Amino acid sequence: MARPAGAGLIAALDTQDPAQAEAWAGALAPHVGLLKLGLEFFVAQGPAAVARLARHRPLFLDLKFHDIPNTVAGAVRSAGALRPAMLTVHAAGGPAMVAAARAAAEEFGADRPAILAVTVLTSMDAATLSATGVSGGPPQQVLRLARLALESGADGLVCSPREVPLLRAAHGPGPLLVVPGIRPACSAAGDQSRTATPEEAAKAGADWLVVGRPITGAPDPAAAAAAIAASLRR
Ligand SMILES: O=C(O)c1cc(=O)[nH]c(=O)n1[C@@H]1O[C@H](COP(=O)(O)O)[C@@H](O)[C@H]1O
Repeated sequence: MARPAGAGLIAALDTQDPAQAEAWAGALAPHVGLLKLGLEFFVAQGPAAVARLARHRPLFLDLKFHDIPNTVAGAVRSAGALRPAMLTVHAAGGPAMVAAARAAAEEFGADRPAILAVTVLTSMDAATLSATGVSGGPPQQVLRLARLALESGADGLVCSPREVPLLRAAHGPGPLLVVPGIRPACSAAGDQSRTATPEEAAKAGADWLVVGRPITGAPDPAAAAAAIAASLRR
């Protein structure tokens, strides 16, 4: 999928309800580059419902695979059949797992899905990360996982806006950086810890901003998406 000029917007359609997802997709399509569907929708509605939403915009299918390499390769083959533009795996699954995901994606040819490696979830702060046994804070762990993932064939990374400058300094403009944890001023953080505004994330060098509740929870989701998209063009 072509890189946006500046930062592009991805709307996360986190719902179990196909009618709600369809309504959001129709209303948001003019304002976003991709639509993201994750586990909530996929588990409730399955592949056919996901495929139907691709009529509106290209899809980012965010299922965050994390398993043994052979299983992840099979899952990428299954998910790739829906022809999403992007798929996620957890970088913490290790080099062989990321490489297996990339090899399976290659089977779809030139317009294969991009494999994005999730580094440290944006909901985690230093204390939460340390509780999982990882020493050093999120920046060090994001850099460690980013190197592992990119050396193993990931096309890009999912990271918080806070790590974008570090990743650009370490890896240059090449890797696709897809960035959730976006909160326009006055939006509730909710369960997100490592956040920034859309303008800050774009200025830091993010390629795509993933925004869910600040759009879908707004009284007028299309207007909220349009406002964020306009702020990225300024
Ligand atoms: O892989 C993701 O997209 C992801 C990774 C991450 O570290 N943090 C994160 O929030 N996400 C996803 O990005 C979206 C953020 O949604 P909001 O917090 O509602 O804006 C959700 O669909 C999450 O599943």
